[in-house]
Amino acid sequence: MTAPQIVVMGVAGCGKTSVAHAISQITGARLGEADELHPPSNIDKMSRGIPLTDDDRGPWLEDIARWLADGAEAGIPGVIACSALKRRYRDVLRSGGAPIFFVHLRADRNLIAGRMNARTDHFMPTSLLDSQFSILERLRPGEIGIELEAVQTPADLARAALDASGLHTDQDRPTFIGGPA
Ligand SMILES: Nc1ncnc2c1ncn2[C@@H]1O[C@H](COP(=O)(O)OP(=O)(O)O)[C@@H](O)[C@H]1O
Ligand SMILES: O=C(O)[C@H](O)[C@@H](O)[C@H](O)[C@H](O)COP(=O)(O)O
Repeated sequence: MTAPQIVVMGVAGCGKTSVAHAISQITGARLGEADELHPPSNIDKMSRGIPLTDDDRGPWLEDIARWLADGAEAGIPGVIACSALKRRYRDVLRSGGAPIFFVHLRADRNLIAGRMNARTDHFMPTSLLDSQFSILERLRPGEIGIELEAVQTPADLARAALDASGLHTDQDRPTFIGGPA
């Protein structure tokens, strides 16, 4: 059985981790955090306020594609928070063969900067937000997913994402049923 996978995407601070966590809470899906798959060199670079390059992101994206494909093949539904800012990055994530539904959380730059400034326990400086927005490519026709304005609570956004995905949860069995897989 191929299990569906959700990638919650968007610029730093848009709420990916919070919404992915809420989706996992509702569905029981395996929760992933792409930041934890970055090599230390990438974390070090971002911590120093230097944007990552495509080359920096290459092996990291391959690792995330593997995480998604392994879950899909093992029949384990998953949800992972991953910036996935460019179309070609999302192509790498899809290349592993996992059926992926993308949830793009969009919000005004000032709103996100405010949230990032209030966050004290994170390596990502707010100064990198402009570079994140400058390379961001929205989902294009043919890409399976949805854009959501990231202004509701994470729980409401999670429910909206699940409604849009066609993935449902069985209240008695907290796992995805149905969906595009
Ligand atoms: N929908 C939301 N409404 C209000 N605050 C939020 C929302 N989503 C996230 N936050 C807060 O904004 C900050 C960034 O959220 P986070 O989930 O870490 O984003 P990301 O994973 O995209 O960097 C956190 O302090 C979080 O508590
Ligand atoms: O591709 C990138 O430039 C990074 O993955 C970046 O987009 C990511 O957002 C950071 O790792 C910060 O982590 P948060 O997204 O959790 O703020």
